[in-house]
Amino acid sequence: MTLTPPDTPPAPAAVDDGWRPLDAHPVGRTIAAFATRSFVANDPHGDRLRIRYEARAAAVPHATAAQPAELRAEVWFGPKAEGPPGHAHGGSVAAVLDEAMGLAVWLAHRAAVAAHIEVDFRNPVPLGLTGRVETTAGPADERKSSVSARLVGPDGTVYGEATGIFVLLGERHAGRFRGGGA
Ligand SMILES: CCCCCCCCCCCC(=O)SCCNC(=O)CCNC(=O)[C@H](O)C(C)(C)COP(=O)(O)OP(=O)(O)OC[C@H]1O[C@@H](n2cnc3c(N)ncnc32)[C@H](O)[C@@H]1OP(=O)(O)O
Repeated sequence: MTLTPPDTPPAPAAVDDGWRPLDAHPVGRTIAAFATRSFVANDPHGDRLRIRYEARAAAVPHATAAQPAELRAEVWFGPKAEGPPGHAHGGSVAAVLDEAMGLAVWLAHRAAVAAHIEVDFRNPVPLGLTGRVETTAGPADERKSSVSARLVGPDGTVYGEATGIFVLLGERHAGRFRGGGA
């Protein structure tokens, strides 16, 4: 017995859009190692924020890294991310967007830190939301890159939008952003 009528067209093959877990990318693997300490990503099973990053080869011609990639993420805002009753704290939304922008610059160019960010909170984020974070790294000069990110719900609602200037780390920063903690 078959459950498929003979005139049913075959299901379309799944489209591989190139997105892979962050640690499947050579640079992403290095970055993912920071996840155990990152303010945003350090508790993947916790009640505050859970985030899963993905990368794919970049289409952008301005990328300067050896294997430039784009970054996106899926993020869950848990009960301990609360700000206004029943909704996520703005700092949690800003932190998610900040980290995603930093990682986007890192993958498109090289390691960088935020010098300036702006965040627009477009809609309150209900606790329990699983949204996606989209990022777009801009072109870099020798010292910095522009970048943007947004948080979008499953129904297309835009919850937050951010832009940033990230300073690319170089020799002049040697030692400033290494180690610490632990
Ligand atoms: C999986 C989990 C992973 C986990 C891994 C997570 C990694 C991602 C982390 C997320 C991102 C962060 O939150 S990072 C943490 C927050 N950020 C920080 O702590 C940075 C603190 N600030 C600093 O240390 C410094 O101010 C720097 C490094 C940002 C810049 O100092 P500098 O290196 O001396 O650079 P400077 O000459 O001043 O500026 C370089 C160029 O940038 C421009 N510039 C500098 N500051 C600004 C500014 N506020 N707004 C606009 N533009 C600016 C300058 O005009 C100049 O442009 P031109 O003249 O060349 O045109």
